[in-house]
Amino acid sequence: MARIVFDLDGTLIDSAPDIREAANGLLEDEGLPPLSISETRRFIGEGSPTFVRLMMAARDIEPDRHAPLLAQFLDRLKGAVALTRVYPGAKAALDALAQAGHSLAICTNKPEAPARAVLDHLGLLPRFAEVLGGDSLPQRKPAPEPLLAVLDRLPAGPAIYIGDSEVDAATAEAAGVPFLLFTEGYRKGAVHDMRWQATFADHARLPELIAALV
Ligand SMILES: O=C(O)COP(=O)(O)O
Ligand SMILES: [Mg+2]
Repeated sequence: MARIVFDLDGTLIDSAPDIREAANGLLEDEGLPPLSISETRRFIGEGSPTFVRLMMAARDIEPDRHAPLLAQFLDRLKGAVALTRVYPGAKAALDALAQAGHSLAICTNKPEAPARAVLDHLGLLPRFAEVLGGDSLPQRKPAPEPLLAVLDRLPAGPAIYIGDSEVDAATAEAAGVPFLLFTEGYRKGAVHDMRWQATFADHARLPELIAALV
C-alpha cells in the first residue's frame, strides 16, 4: 500500500478566500486597500512569512515591519476557516484511498496550527496519519526535508506527492518522489512547464491515477 502525501492550500481545499480575509483585516488596520483574490492566490505557496512579505511589497509597507505583521497575520489565520471549501470530490477520493489501504498525510507550507484548525473544521483531520506544516521543521518546501520527514513517519510503501504548485513539484523532485499535479489550484505558470507524472482537474480521478502509479 502506498504512502500518499497531499499539499493543502489549492490542492485539497480552496482556502484563498480565508487567507485573503486574514490579510485584509490586517491591511484595514493599516488603512490600506484590500488584496484581490488573484493577488492572494499569487502570494500563496511558500508559507506565511513569504505571503506577508509579498503582501507588504504590494502595499508599500516598510520591510522592517515584517515580524509584527507576520505575528498579526498568523493570529488571524488560526480562525480563518469559514470561507474555505473542500474541492469537489476530494472527500470521496480520500475515503476511497483510505478504503484501499493507503496511508494519507499532509505536507503543507501553511503553518501547522492553522492547517490542523482548517482540517478539523472541515472534518478532514481524522483522515490523515500525519500533518506537517511550514513551521514544523527548520526547512520548508521546496526543500525536500518536510516531505521526507512525513514519509518517514508512515508505514513503508511506494510514495506519491500530490500538489498544485511549482513549489510542490520542486519538493517532489528534490525528494525523488513521483508527483501528481492538481491543475485547478494556485499554480503560477503553465502546466507544461512543470514536471509531473500525471495531472488532474477532478479529484474523482485520483484513485485511478494512483492505482496506475503503484
Ligand atoms: O500557505 C502557503 O503559502 C502554502 O500552503 P500549501 O503548501 O498548502 O500550498
Ligand atoms: Mg498548495
